[in-house]
Amino acid sequence: MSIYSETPVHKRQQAKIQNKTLVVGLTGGIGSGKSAASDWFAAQGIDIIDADVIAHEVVKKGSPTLRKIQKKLGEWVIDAEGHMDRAAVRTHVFANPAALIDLEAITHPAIREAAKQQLAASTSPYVILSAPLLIEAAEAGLANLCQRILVIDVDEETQLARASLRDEQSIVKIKAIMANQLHRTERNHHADDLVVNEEDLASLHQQLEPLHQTYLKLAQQLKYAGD
Ligand SMILES: CC(C)(COP(=O)(O)OP(=O)(O)OC[C@H]1O[C@@H](n2cnc3c(N)ncnc32)[C@H](O)[C@@H]1O)[C@@H](O)C(=O)NCCC(=O)NCCS
Ligand SMILES: Nc1ncnc2c1ncn2[C@@H]1O[C@H](COP(=O)(O)OP(=O)(O)OP(=O)(O)O)[C@@H](O)[C@H]1O
Repeated sequence: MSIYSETPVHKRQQAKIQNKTLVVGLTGGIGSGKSAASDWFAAQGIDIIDADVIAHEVVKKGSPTLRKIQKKLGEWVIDAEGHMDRAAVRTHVFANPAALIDLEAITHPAIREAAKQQLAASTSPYVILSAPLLIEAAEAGLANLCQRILVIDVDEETQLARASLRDEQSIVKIKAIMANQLHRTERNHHADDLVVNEEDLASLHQQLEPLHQTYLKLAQQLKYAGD
């Protein structure tokens, strides 16, 4: 069961008034193919803002966010070199829902802030904001920055197979992460655009191409709306 309740994704409509750059939220479960999709959009010249990358940056050695985590969870979160001991934190939080809530309450606002800064600096026709918890983490408010949501969907067997092959992570660890992510049926329900990534990469790219054309058109409409 996810710790998240039904989230008010409709709030993302607010982004339409606030922002003239089209922001497409890209989401999907662990191992679904978000990075594979982002790589393709990046190759078309589209700026990618990746919440997973930001999540690593905001807790770098000596950062205020890391200090807050240390204060909340304990000294043990820092390794001998002063970095966050990611494996230890992962094992702890995915086995302790309260600790995960504490961790996310610290990291998510920092991730949102950094994402907003990157959005402001973006120059491409539209922007992809990739985040595994785009829909789940309502308080992180990432969905509210997006006008459109693209979901990459694969079944759980494919998720487990691809994620374990990529990272040599155990099935148990991947399942623990999946338990903190929405079930695909619920995630898919929030999609404006849905891509099924069960076939090869060529098939993924083939499905992304018409979406890219749609986003370019929408971006133009948004840019000139109200002028
Ligand atoms: C728990 C942490 C320390 C584990 O670090 P680790 O290096 O082992 O894993 P990594 O960050 O590469 O993530 C592994 C996979 O889990 C997913 N994931 C990460 N955090 C979460 C989370 N809170 N809930 C569900 N899935 C998550 C990632 O998308 C990725 O698919 C780290 O993931 C973290 O700090 N998470 C909290 C920040 C967060 O919510 N990140 C998601 C981006 S919004
Ligand atoms: N259509 C595909 N065919 C074969 N392999 C694929 C396909 N799509 C993605 N993969 C591979 O599956 C693995 C998971 O994909 P990717 O890293 O893009 O997922 P992700 O959603 O970004 O995962 P995470 O949430 O863990 O960051 C990668 O090794 C990737 O190369």
